Amino acid sequence: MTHTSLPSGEALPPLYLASASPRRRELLAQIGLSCIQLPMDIDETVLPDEAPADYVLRLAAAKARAGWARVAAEGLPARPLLAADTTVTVDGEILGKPADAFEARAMLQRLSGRSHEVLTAVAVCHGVRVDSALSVSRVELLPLTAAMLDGYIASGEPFDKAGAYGIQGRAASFIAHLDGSYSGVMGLPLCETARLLAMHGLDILGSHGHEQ
Ligand SMILES: Cc1cn([C@H]2C[C@H](O)[C@@H](COP(=O)(O)OP(=O)(O)OP(=O)(O)O)O2)c(=O)[nH]c1=O
Repeated sequence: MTHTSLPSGEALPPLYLASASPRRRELLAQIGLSCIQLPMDIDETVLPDEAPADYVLRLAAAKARAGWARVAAEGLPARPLLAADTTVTVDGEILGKPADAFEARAMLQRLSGRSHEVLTAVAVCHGVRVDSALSVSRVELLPLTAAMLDGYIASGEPFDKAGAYGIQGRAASFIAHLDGSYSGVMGLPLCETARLLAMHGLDILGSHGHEQ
């Protein structure tokens, strides 16, 4: 396998990100990676009795495979492709993105004053091979008053986010505790992502897995 690493600080060539998410693009930029976004519209229906971890792993792999099919169909240059899926789970139930303010309020009331888990699966595809990793974080929210719920929903932040909140925005003011990966909660766990990319020959720091 050819390893690509430019420890001198030069930019690595962009990889493909099978996602419409601006957060995922920003997180990649945080570790020095640029990307070409290829949004994938896949069926996100939960299968009967599907466990949350199986669900996010299945969706991340499906987005990666669909993305790779597009790379191949359009004859784009072969480079690693990344995809991810994030969900919030509480009492074994999966909370996706709220459809409206009513649903956002119900989700936030459900999460208020207790802890829940945020699961993000990331998948890397480079040809036929798809490798995945799972990040699980525990997040505890303060008890949310009616005024806090009103203010947060009015901000518009809940709407495109699993569980109806974003750790990177105003919700930070009511997140009491995080045990896990901040980037994973935000939508792309960077440590796992770097490890998967290294397995596909893209060494971000030019030293991944080696003593320096
Ligand atoms: C819990 C949480 C979720 N989110 C976001 C991350 C994901 O973008 C979104 C969950 O939806 P996803 O279906 O994982 O992703 P997406 O539809 O936004 O993008 P794509 O499928 O094109 O990759 O929730 C935050 O931004 N902050 C948070 O704290």
